[in-house]
Amino acid sequence: MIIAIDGPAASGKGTLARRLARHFGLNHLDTGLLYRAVGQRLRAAGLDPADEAAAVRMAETLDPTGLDPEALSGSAVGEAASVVAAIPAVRAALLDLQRRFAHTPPGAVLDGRDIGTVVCPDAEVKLFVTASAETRARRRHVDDLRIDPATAFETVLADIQKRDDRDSSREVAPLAAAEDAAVLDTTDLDAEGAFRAAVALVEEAMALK
Ligand SMILES: Nc1ncnc2c1ncn2[C@@H]1O[C@H](COP(=O)(O)OP(=O)(O)O)[C@@H](O)[C@H]1O
Ligand SMILES: Nc1ccn([C@@H]2O[C@H](COP(=O)(O)OP(=O)(O)O)[C@@H](O)[C@H]2O)c(=O)n1
Repeated sequence: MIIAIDGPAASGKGTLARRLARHFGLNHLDTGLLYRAVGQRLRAAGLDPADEAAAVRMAETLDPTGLDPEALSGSAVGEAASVVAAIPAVRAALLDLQRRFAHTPPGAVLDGRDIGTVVCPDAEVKLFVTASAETRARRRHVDDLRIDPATAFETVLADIQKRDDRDSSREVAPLAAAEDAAVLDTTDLDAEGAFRAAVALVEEAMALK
């Protein structure tokens, strides 16, 4: 079984994907980490994330094993990830490994922006997880305060809105719900409520197969 989870920044898709994978005994891939790793490699090399040739080189030579979510968290890396993610050749370089992961037994939960639309259009279950920008910024602010206690809420909200705009308006694989995705709005749900709602949606989708 393949479960595709897409949604905007800090909607809770990663938290949900991890729990669903555990619950259903599937592998899990946070595809945002791949783009974050490419962005981070460029930053570490002192290069501009918009440098297409360098970004493609980094994507083609990326070792996807053992990526450290902690080291790749933070809004600066998220911003660089969103810039490299708008480069079609970067997306193409990362496509095969995501598909191979998805189709490795016993199946997988993948979360990102284009899983239901591009990476796994044939996924048995597709969820589009969302929440209001203010709610998402509040959640991400809690995360960011652990990295930098001086982080202002307004900065986090502005970063999230900028990234949403770029991710939704790019020409290749823009952030969008697949036509056959179930939309799960977590604005008024805590992580436990979102998980329970998602399990119900997965079971409903599987019962119809
Ligand atoms: N339904 C929820 N309600 C409240 N907080 C949540 C919920 N889902 C996730 N979180 C918290 O919000 C933050 C962002 O969640 P995360 O799963 O990393 O989002 P995404 O993968 O969409 O960026 C994390 O601190 C997480 O613990
Ligand atoms: N499948 C994916 C996953 C991430 N991305 C890009 O990578 C960036 C970082 O993704 P992420 O999932 O780690 O971001 P958060 O939602 O955790 O903030 C996003 O803003 C997208 O630009 C993408 O384009 N396609």
